[in-house]
Amino acid sequence: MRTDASSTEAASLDDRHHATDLRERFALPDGVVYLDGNSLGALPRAVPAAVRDAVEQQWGRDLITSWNTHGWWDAPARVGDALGRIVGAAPGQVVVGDSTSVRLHQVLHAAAGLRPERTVVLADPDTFPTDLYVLDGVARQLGWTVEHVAPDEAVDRLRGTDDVVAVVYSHVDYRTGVLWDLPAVTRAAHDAGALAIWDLCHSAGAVAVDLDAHGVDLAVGCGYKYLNGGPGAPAFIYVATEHQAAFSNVIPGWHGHAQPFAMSGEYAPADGIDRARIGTPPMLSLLALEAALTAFDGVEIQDVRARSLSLTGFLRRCIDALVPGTTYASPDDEGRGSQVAVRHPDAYGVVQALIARGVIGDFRTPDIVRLGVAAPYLTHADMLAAATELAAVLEADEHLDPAYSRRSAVT
Ligand SMILES: Cc1ncc(COP(=O)(O)O)c(C=O)c1O
Ligand SMILES: Nc1c(O)cccc1C(=O)C[C@H](N)C(=O)O
Repeated sequence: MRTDASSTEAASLDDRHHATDLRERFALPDGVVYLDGNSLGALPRAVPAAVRDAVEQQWGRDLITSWNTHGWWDAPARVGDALGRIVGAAPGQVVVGDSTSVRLHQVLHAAAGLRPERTVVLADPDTFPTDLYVLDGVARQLGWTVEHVAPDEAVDRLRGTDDVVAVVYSHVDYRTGVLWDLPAVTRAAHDAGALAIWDLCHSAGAVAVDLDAHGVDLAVGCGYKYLNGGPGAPAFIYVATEHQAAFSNVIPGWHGHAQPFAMSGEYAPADGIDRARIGTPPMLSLLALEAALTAFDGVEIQDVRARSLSLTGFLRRCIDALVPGTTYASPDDEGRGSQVAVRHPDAYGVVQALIARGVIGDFRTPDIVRLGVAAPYLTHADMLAAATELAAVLEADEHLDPAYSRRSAVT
């Protein structure tokens, strides 16, 4: 691939995908190709003004009355409905607040209540560690057995069983970027009388999840990756309507009470998704997330996904042409989420050298250069630029700089 030829291709692909180019809705620094939106999404332009208003007018001027006058009390469910549109959930099934880890704890305990006679849970041993930690903790509390089964082996494992409470899988693998077959695994779980629980951290805002259409039972996800809610953005929980009446909240706080201001000493769960609420939500972050979600206004997630596939496919073609012999952890077909994961023995040094050149990705142990592609704010030209810088790093051995031999604490 000659670079001028690929710039022509980049321009023509950017033209073709013009309708989903939402870059103007984001504030990104000049001279940076940001490929870490699968860890912390970029800043949507709508957020600073919304946060300023929340701080100066709502908090500063209207004080406590804002719980009513600015809809603070209803915000978790209101923002949940907005987020639900992006993950294919009809209104009234998603509520926002707390962290993914806390939300996982809730859905696992709720699953125990929905399948009380069963004791086995299937989980992916390679999933993001917090999911394993939470699951192991809950399993210890409930006397469950956690069986490590890769998502692509779950359908076989489930066949003919009657002891599985639930499968607990991440929709997209955080390291390899593999997009697991949510519809097939969900179906197999149901055929075995089990529940399907999905962690959508790496798919919400990036791929079409279609929770309702596939009959997913329970799901969780974070607000700070492809949803761009900002550092520490609140997470979300999805409880399918059919399970809400029997959903038991393991952390029954007063915001999930049927009559919170009755101040009763006895807990009575609210109807509907509100019963998944716990305590006071982080209102500034919640309002930041609400503003961030407007970056998806007027676009369908299927179109974002089409753009993402085009971008990641082109990035891979550029890397193949400029760095022949590259090996990948991510699939080269539609079985990938929204990232390209390159394997390299000095992956940490490669990532640091790329950052020094303005291409921000991240390293994931043991050997992954993780290039996250948040489609709304990236272009095919960015993909070519990233591949070009990768080739330059490797050609000049910049990744072997001794400064990169000590790994930093974060990312
Ligand atoms: C799949 C997955 N689950 C959970 C988390 C994080 O959970 P929490 O938001 O509680 O830190 C992450 C990333 O940090 C993740 O990638
Ligand atoms: N949540 C994070 C954090 O609190 C600090 C640093 C990174 C993160 C991440 O989101 C990491 C991310 N889940 C990953 O897939 O690696």
